[in-house]
Amino acid sequence: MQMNEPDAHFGADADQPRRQTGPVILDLKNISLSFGGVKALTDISFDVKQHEIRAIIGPNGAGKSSMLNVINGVYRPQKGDIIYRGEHRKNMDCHAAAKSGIARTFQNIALFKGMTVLDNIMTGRNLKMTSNFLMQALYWGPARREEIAHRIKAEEIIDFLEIQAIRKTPVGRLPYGLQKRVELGRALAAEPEILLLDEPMAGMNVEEKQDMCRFILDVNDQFGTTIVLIEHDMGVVMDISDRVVVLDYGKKIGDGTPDQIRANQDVINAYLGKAEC
Ligand SMILES: Nc1ncnc2c1ncn2[C@@H]1O[C@H](COP(=O)(O)OP(=O)(O)OP(=O)(O)O)[C@@H](O)[C@H]1O
Repeated sequence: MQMNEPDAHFGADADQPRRQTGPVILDLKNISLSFGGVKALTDISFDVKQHEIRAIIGPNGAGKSSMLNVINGVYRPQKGDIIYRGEHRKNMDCHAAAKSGIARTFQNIALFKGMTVLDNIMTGRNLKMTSNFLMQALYWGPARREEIAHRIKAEEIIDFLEIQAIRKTPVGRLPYGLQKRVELGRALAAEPEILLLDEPMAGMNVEEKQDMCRFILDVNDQFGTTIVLIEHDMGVVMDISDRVVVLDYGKKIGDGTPDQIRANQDVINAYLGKAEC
């Protein structure tokens, strides 16, 4: 990873103050996670404030994805505490995390490739559905009304992400940048309070990155969604984040505003001589 930033500008206005954030919504305290002998995370603490855009950066293998997996309950840390909305949630599983408003996108796109854009986004509504399987199968009364309400919500997200023209297209036929946008749409369909984005810009050209940045900023601004994002592109990270936490070999080596991170000698030292992370 290079600490110098590319010329492209990713949407936040450098002269304006960054967004107004609220109280701490997610507090990670002394998190340690090992896989056998591999220490993925060692004694990591940081918090996330309501309405914040919080970035996690670090070289390959630093523990970034493991950290997201801890937050959304896929991995249970051996040590540490997770406090979400004031409640201790160390044993929260991924279903409970999703139910309580934590949604996630993945480093490698995880969509149903044979299904349309609309149907993929509808799968993001699953946790919101209250009618049971039999009612849905019979498309009976309340189930029908509920399905219509969910479709309206899915269509709103499609409009928001400007993907109306491809709403009936199978996802597998779309270019990579649009698939990433659909994956964002599916996560938004759950109406999350915290959105975890794992490398949302990976593999995109500059134009696609600018579009994705604009959507991330709009999600944060219009829906008030708190965003935790892993991203390798330093231009993007420094442009849109309120605060950045830096991991290296599973340890935290920096935490602060983009300006503080740029000036952090440990961070600079960790990245010196590394062209890519
Ligand atoms: N399920 C797993 N089983 C065993 N080891 C794992 C597992 N998940 C992660 N690790 C190990 O934990 C460490 C941190 O991996 P992680 O994927 O969290 O890093 P990362 O910073 O997200 O890397 P990248 O930028 O390459 O995605 C690595 O050494 C990795 O090999």
